[in-house]
Amino acid sequence: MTKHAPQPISIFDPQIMRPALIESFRKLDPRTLWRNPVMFMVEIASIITLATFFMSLAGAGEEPAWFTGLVSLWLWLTVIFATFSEALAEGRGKARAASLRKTRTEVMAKRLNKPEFGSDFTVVGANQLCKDDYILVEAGELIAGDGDVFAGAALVNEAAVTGESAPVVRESGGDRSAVTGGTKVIANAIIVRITANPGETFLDRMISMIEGAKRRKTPNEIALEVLLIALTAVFLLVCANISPLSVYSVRAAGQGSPVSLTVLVALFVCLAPTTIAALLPAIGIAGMDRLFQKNVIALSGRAIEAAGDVNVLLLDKTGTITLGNREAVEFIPVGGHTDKEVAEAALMASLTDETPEGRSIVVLAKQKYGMKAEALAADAETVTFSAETRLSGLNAGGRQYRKGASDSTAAFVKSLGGKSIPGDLEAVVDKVARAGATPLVVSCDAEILGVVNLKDIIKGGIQERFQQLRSMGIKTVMITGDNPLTAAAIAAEAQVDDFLAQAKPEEKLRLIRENQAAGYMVAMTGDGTNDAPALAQADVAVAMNTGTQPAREAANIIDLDSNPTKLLDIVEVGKQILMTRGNLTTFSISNDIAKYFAIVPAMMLSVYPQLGALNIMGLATPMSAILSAVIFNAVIILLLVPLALKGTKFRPMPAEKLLINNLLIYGLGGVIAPFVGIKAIDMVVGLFV
Ligand SMILES: Nc1ncnc2c1ncn2[C@@H]1O[C@H](COP(=O)(O)OP(=O)(O)OP(=O)(O)O)[C@@H](O)[C@H]1O
Ligand SMILES: [K+]
Ligand SMILES: [Mg+2]
Repeated sequence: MTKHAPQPISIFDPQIMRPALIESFRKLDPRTLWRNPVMFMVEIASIITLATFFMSLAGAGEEPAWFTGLVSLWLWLTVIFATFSEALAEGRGKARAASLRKTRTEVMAKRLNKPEFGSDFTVVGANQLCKDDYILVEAGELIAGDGDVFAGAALVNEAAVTGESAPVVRESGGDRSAVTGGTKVIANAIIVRITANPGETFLDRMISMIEGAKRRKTPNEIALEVLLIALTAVFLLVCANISPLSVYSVRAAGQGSPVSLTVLVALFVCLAPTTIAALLPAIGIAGMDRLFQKNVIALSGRAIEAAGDVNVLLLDKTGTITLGNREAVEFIPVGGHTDKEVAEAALMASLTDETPEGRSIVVLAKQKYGMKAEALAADAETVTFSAETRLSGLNAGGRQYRKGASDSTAAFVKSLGGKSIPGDLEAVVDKVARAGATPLVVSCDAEILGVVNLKDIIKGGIQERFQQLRSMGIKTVMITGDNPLTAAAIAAEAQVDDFLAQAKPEEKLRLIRENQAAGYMVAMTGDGTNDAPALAQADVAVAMNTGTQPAREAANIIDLDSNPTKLLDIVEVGKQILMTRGNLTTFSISNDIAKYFAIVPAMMLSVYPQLGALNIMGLATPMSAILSAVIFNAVIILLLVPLALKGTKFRPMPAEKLLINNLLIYGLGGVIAPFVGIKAIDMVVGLFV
């Protein structure tokens, strides 16, 4: 596979840094900042201290102007570090979205006046194309919008969207019929039925997702935010009560001065969970960005986080576990018929079959026996393949030609009054199936003639990846419409944990519902239209980019590389996001202990000199202590930005062990770090204060 994809730009690249810096000031606008309530409160605190600073300049402050001014400055920096981390997380995505936009230059389209007539068209701009328009795209032309190939087959270069430079086949019928606007036809011509209105195309969705324009908070994020708001409210109440309490204490003790507004505000900001609140948006955005680097487009943040908790992964067989170009390789006669008879009937049954399987039968009949597709009789009637019937064919010249899954064809033949099923059929079907290939049984009228052997190949290196999933505690289940023997053979070769054969779309759906009802988080990877209902139901729905339009629409994650084991990376990023968030919350909250020791004695020292005993850090002066705590509170955000963006390193290990490790590092670290940090800052600040 040619490796490609978004070239990694470092987040510390000036190309990302500079716009992020500007953006971080723009994000100070209260109309957007209120979405992060804790940081919004810090902004209000900054405004209050700034106003107090101006009042003290005019000689009306409780504290010296320089002190209030410095506190205000560092509170502003606290907010700016928060908006900066978010802007930085968005930076790479924005740069990439801009380059995607560039590829989406104004494309012209040949809109057909009637879908059947490829020569009768009007040239229009891509933005005039609507759903259900038909367009003709010839070699060398860009496809103007998302759609399905309605007729023909072509080689398409999708590099503009996927970064993959090797061209892919896109053809009508089957699971490889979807085309993406902005990609280029390099050989042959196709007629495309447009499936997306302007502004709603895959490229549009991709750009808006990458830019974060449509990013919604995930349920996990909201839950954490509710906790943070509750904590903040408690601290707000505590601080508000300190003021009357201190006035009372001063009166009772007969000495000292009450706590000033500046100090109260400083205390509030230091105790509020600002570290996690500041970095919370960046953690989620950066996670999506890391996935995008792996060529995965997540259309919802919720899906990625759900991936962090996945227990069961369901995979479709053809096109997901196997390469998906099932090809006819052999005609095998049964019941005393000849292979030529089988080939003839199979050819007839495939003449108007638009699926890759059908086309490959026509090709094989031609290669092997030089058979040609003859002009169809006027009364010819196509029986199109469906996942429900598992049968396709043609009624022509008074005869009914069929091919399909063995039980389906057998049932059809019986319904026509067919005598008996040839005795050797079962053995032939079994032999083909046991080799992991798909047997299609061919019939003409009420008689079964033989079997077509459809071969498919398992994607390389898939076994080790399933092994990794297993070690992460994720069960893999293959679901296929194919017969149980073929399914068993492929399942054994690919080493999935379990499989479900002869599954119709509603059975795929049911399996997911059952697993969900049992309390499992279910991921599904698929590519076919018949996978779409199941994809829509799954918690994590990954569609192959090579898949059909309905599959891509039902999914919430799209893998541009169409690699079913990409789920491993998605799970990893999901776990990283959840862990990073948890770790920074632990850190943020355990930080408070040191801040109590820094601020509380400093605040009340003038009233109760014995509180000096609490100054275990030996901070220089009360003002230096308060300033140092405020500075540490701001600087720690900046220091943790790299961790928030890169995510906690993920190592597969048992959940309890992981939890203990993290508690030790971030809990204990969170208690100790500020003692050291505040003391160090105080040693410098104390020189001046
Ligand atoms: N063009 C066709 N004409 C007739 N029968 C077909 C055709 N294509 C497939 N079949 C039969 O229908 C069955 C189910 O179709 P298909 O394999 O597409 O289902 P699926 O659920 O998508 O499974 P998979 O996991 O393999 O993609 C096949 O196993 C085969 O027996
Ligand atoms: K804080
Ligand atoms: Mg399929």
